[in-house]
Amino acid sequence: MTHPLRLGIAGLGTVGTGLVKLVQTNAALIEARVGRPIEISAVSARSRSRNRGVDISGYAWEDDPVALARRDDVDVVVELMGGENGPAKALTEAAIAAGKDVVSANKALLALHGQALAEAAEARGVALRFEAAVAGGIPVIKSLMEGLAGNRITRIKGVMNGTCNYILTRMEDAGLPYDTVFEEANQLGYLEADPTLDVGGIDAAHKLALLAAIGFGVQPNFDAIELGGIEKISIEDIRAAADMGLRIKLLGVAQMTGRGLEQSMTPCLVPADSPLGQLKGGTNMVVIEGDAVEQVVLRGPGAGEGPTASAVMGDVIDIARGLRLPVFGQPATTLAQPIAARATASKPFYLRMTLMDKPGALAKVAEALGLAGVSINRMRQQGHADTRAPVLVITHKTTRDAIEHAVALSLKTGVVVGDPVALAIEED
Ligand SMILES: NC(=O)c1ccc[n+]([C@@H]2O[C@H](COP(=O)([O-])OP(=O)(O)OC[C@H]3O[C@@H](n4cnc5c(N)ncnc54)[C@H](O)[C@@H]3O)[C@@H](O)[C@H]2O)c1
Ligand SMILES: N[C@@H](CCO)C(=O)O
Ligand code: NA
Repeated sequence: MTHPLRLGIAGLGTVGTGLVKLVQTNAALIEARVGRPIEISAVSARSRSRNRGVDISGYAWEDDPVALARRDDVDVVVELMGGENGPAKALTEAAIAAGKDVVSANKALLALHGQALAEAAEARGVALRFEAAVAGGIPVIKSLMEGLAGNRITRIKGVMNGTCNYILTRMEDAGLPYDTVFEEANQLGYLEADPTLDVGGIDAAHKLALLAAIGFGVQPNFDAIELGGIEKISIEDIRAAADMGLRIKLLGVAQMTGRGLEQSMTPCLVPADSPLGQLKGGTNMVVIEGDAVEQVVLRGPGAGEGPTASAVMGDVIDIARGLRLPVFGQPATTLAQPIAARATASKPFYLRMTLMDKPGALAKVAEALGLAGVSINRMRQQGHADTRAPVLVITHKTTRDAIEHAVALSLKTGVVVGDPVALAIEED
């Protein structure tokens, strides 16, 4: 019999348990496809005795996950613990140093330490694969790195956090305020242990940093991403967007501009009838544009036991088949430094402000926008019963820098109440 590929799995939570199930359930068909068996030698997690609904009694147990890297009966270390530092980083580094291939689902670790880890893995000649880390079950990394490798990528955009998409679509469908739906998502167990990772856009920005590295040949750099969360989105914003045939999405965009590659993960308005606008619930979507292929739209589950295990297994199978690729698609030492976050791409913006209802208030805000060089396309003051007047502005194409300047000048007029909301409109 051909020698098996032996896995050491660190982390037996949602993804780890899913992987164990997949290895057990599809063993025969995977062996038929790969030409050799894929087996689990050893596992590690916080609790050995927890009932996970899978039999792990046939695998060696390690209390210390880093010990998996030292085991002679482990060929591939699969890191499914999570966390940007701590044992996940120690294990990944130890596995690379020990000459073992690594498969990871850990977007935080890779977005923050991916460059150093990639250089170490390539110097040591081992694989470091992470399909599960970006858009879960969607084979987006494989698409970019292999199927689309002949293209000059011009833009990548997408919805990469299912929890935010669930919250935004549920607010619209049920007409519920943000706080109520946030609590629902919490009850349903959708939120990360630190919910800011989801609603602050951080988790999605980690994913975008990884895709941008592969698509545009830059070092993964979370700090180069202009970041905004969905916490300030109100049901009024969602209704106003719907009135204009638009929907609000936490949208990642990485695109070439005159200044270089600009990366943003912010709530944006997209046409309601576009593929991104139609995306409901916890599903993810990534739209990739290249000079030859034009546009590819990938849609699927971004999280969950089965979908994430599917992605991990795809990486393991590539390793079993002997496929060797640079971690980010080209040698890590040749990746360029990304430019600092500062969005200069020109787009129309949606601006919502609440003004004190007194003579001249609207004129003062209009003047502030003018002073910042922001041209108004449409402006609407909504009907209101009290002394505060909600005002919606749609601008002609401008930059986020100009919009932020306009908001700062508007705040100085003394007629604006509360925090304005400014969202880019991604028209195409
Ligand atoms: N859950 C998903 O749908 C999903 C999707 C994509 C990526 N991911 C990523 O996959 C990884 C795992 O996610 P999960 O949802 O399975 O997490 P989880 O919390 O369900 O499971 C984590 C597992 O790791 C173990 N673990 C954590 N810290 C440990 C430590 N210090 N020492 C030993 N064991 C430790 C825990 O005991 C547990 O078995 C994370 O990086 C996550 O971001 C998850
Ligand atoms: N919290 C993430 C999990 C998958 O990475 C999400 O909601 O998409
Ligand atoms: Na994926």
